[in-house]
Formats: sequence, C-alpha cells, structure tokens
Amino acid sequence: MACDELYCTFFGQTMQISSASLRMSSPFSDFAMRLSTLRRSGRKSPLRIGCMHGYSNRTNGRITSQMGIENNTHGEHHSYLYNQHLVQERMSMENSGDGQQQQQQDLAERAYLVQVNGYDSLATPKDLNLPRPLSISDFAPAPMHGSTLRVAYQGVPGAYSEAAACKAYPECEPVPCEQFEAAFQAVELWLADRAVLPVENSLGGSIHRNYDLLLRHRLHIVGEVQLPVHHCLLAMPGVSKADLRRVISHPQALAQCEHTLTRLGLSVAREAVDDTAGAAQFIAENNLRDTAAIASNRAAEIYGMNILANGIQDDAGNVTRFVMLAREPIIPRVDRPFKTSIVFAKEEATGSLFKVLSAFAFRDINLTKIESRPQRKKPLRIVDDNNSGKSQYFEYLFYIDFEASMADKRAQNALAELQEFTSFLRVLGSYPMDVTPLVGSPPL
Ligand SMILES: O=C(O)C(=O)C[C@]1(C(=O)O)C=C[C@@H](O)C=C1
Repeated sequence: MACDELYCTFFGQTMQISSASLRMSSPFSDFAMRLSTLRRSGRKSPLRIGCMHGYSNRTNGRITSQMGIENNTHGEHHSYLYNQHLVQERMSMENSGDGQQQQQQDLAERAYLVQVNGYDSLATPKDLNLPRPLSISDFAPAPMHGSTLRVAYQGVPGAYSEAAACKAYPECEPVPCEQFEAAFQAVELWLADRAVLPVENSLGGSIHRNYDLLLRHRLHIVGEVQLPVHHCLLAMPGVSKADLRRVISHPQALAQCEHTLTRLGLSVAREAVDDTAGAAQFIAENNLRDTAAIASNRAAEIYGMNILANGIQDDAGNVTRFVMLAREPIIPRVDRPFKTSIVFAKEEATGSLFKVLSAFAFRDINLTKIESRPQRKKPLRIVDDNNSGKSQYFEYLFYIDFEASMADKRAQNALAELQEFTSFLRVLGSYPMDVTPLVGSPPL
C-alpha cells in the first residue's frame, strides 16, 4: 500500500508531521529539521514515503541521530538509514522556495537516495496528495502504516527460527541475522519491528545466551510461540550414511539428536555451527561429500540436499519455545490466558528465595519456568563467618515465568511483595500464552 503522508514514530509515539512536531526542541532538533526537509520536498518528489522513524540520543556529550525511512511505493520495502552526518550533508543540499528551485531539490533528493541505496526505479507520485486524518491505529506500536512487519531471527532461510517467526507473524518478512545479538540490535535500531528468538527446548533445555541478552537489552517480550522441531539428516545428492565422517549443526540440534545418531551407527565427529540451515548451506556451497547436517526438510529443499533420515530427534514431541520481542510492551489483558516473565536478584537474607516463590504460591499463581544465571557483574559473595572462616557463594539472577497477566491484581500484589525480598526486579514482558495445539502441526 502506498502512503504519501509523512509520519514520525518517536520513542513509540507515532505522529503526522506538522508544524508542532517541527518545533521539537533540543536534543531532537536535528531530527526535527530533517523531517521538515522531507516534508517540503515530499509533495513533488518521486519518493513516496510510507513511514519515517528515528531516534536521537546523547553519547559522550554528542547528539547522534539515526532515522529510518520506509518506502513502500511498489509493495516492496526499502529502508534507508541515515546518521547525523548524512542528515547534515543532506540538509546542505536544501533550498527553500518554489518552482525551479523545488524541482532541482527533488532531483537532488532522488539522486541522493539513489546514491545511498543504489535504487533507481522510483515511481512518479500522484499530484493530488491530501493529508489523511490520523486514526487510533496510527498510535499503536508497529506494524506500521500498511508496511510488512519485519521480523529478525537468528540463522539463514530454512532455520527453525525462521519458521517460528512465520508462525508468530504469518504475513511477516523474516530478516535473517548472524547472531542472537544482531537480532536484538536490528529491533533496537529500527531495522526490524520484532525479533523472534528461542529460549528453551523440551530436550536440550534453556538457551542461556538469550536469557543473558534479554537482560542486557531493553526490548519487551510481547508473545511466545511453541514450534514442534522435526530434524532431518541432510547430505549432498549421491552421498550415503557410510560416506559420512562428520555431522554438523546447531549445538541444540546436535543435543536433541544425540542418541538417534548413535543408533543410526553414526559415531562420527559432531561439530557445532551457528544454525541448522547454515550447516546445510555450508555443505551445499562447498559440495562436502563426507559431511551431513541436521536441519529441517525446508533447508533440504532450499539448499538442494537429500534427506538421509527423517525425524531423528530423540523424542517425537520435540518442541522449542520462542519469544517475540518488540521495542514497546503490549497492554496486558485479563480476557485471555497471559504469562508474565520477570528477572530478579534476591536479597542476601536467609530464605529470601523461598519467600519470593511463596508470594506466587499464596496467590495461586502457577510458575511455568524458573531459570538461574550467574550474576556476571557480581558473581561471588564472600561471607565472613567468625566460627568457620570465610565462605564463598555464587550469586544468581533468577528468571521466572508465571501464568498471570500484569493486569491481574494477584500478579501486581505478588510483585509488590517480591520487592521486599529482591535487590533488583524487572518485568521482561506480560504477553498472551501460546495455547495453540501442537499435535498435527506439519513437520518442518
Ligand atoms: O538453528 C536453527 O535452526 C535455529 O533456529 C536455532 C534453534 C535453537 O537455538 O534452539 C532453534 C530450534 C531448534 O531447537 C534448534 C535450533
């Protein structure tokens, strides 16, 4: 859908560009000026802007700004990122006034964008371009203005995380990322609207890296999705099991198939790589005839590989749970099952963990998960006991998922009580539970 008005999403609030928004004061003045630039040239410019967004912050006393412009003119999606330097460079091309000057400015704008993006087939806009009144949906967090929701995941096409992204957001554009951290950053820098990341598997357990990253980044959990994971053993066409010297895959996938591989007589070297589909891609690109990958049957299709064995996970009901992350939290509700995820550090007092857990038990709130991670900044506590000398304790952060919405009084009271026994407490998100039945899901 083409959209010719200009909007700015500023720290989660979407507004149509108007003189009011142009009067934004420091530290956002650069940002505001940039918006005015585009507004003035927007009428005649061949560029149709679907949506603009950006942020500005102070680093070491300097203001840095980044801005994304999405152009959805052809049903395609192009995103341009500017930094402050480019914004200033761009502004120096700016002339006020009409007629020829305006035309020159339009051409300059087009040339500039082609130069930045290498994209030169921009459509001619309609002349009649009346502003559309704002509606409530303009103020909702992304998806934005008819553009496709971009969902970051770790891996390459054919990864289970890509399938999870498409299960969570069926109409989305999946955005592959090399590492989990890159998926977090893609959302933080507005290159993606959501991230979908694995947090636990029914056979392999928790994906600790993502627990650590949840704390380090400021994204919110806005949903969860459970995906049945059906692994295949993939090799190049013509390769048989007897040719194999090595099996490569994501460490979780290797762990989920450990016993089956041995049962298949594959006591060969196992090597961990970044993701399951990446393993298939690597074998295909290098035509490796002594190596197999554990990956999905979609990966077999994409990378032109043969399936040597199907359903090699150690348990037929193998399931991975993913969380959906966004820049803004969703509004918790009580009209459907919700879960809330929190992280806390307990007080040093005796029995504080028990007291935390009983705050939920007394209110009949079911805990679905508890995970502990070392407190990296303060990993050890040394206690000097006069009788037995010095003892060392490990310090932990505790992650808890419980079955209640933050809109539920019981959850609010439990967290109020928790504050008495915790030195740190953060709500990672309150979101609808995935209650879709897993049985009958097509194997991946
Ligand atoms: O490598 C992939 O395909 C992934 O999507 C990652 C991942 C994981 O991290 O657990 C996702 C689901 C499966 O449990 C195996 C691997």
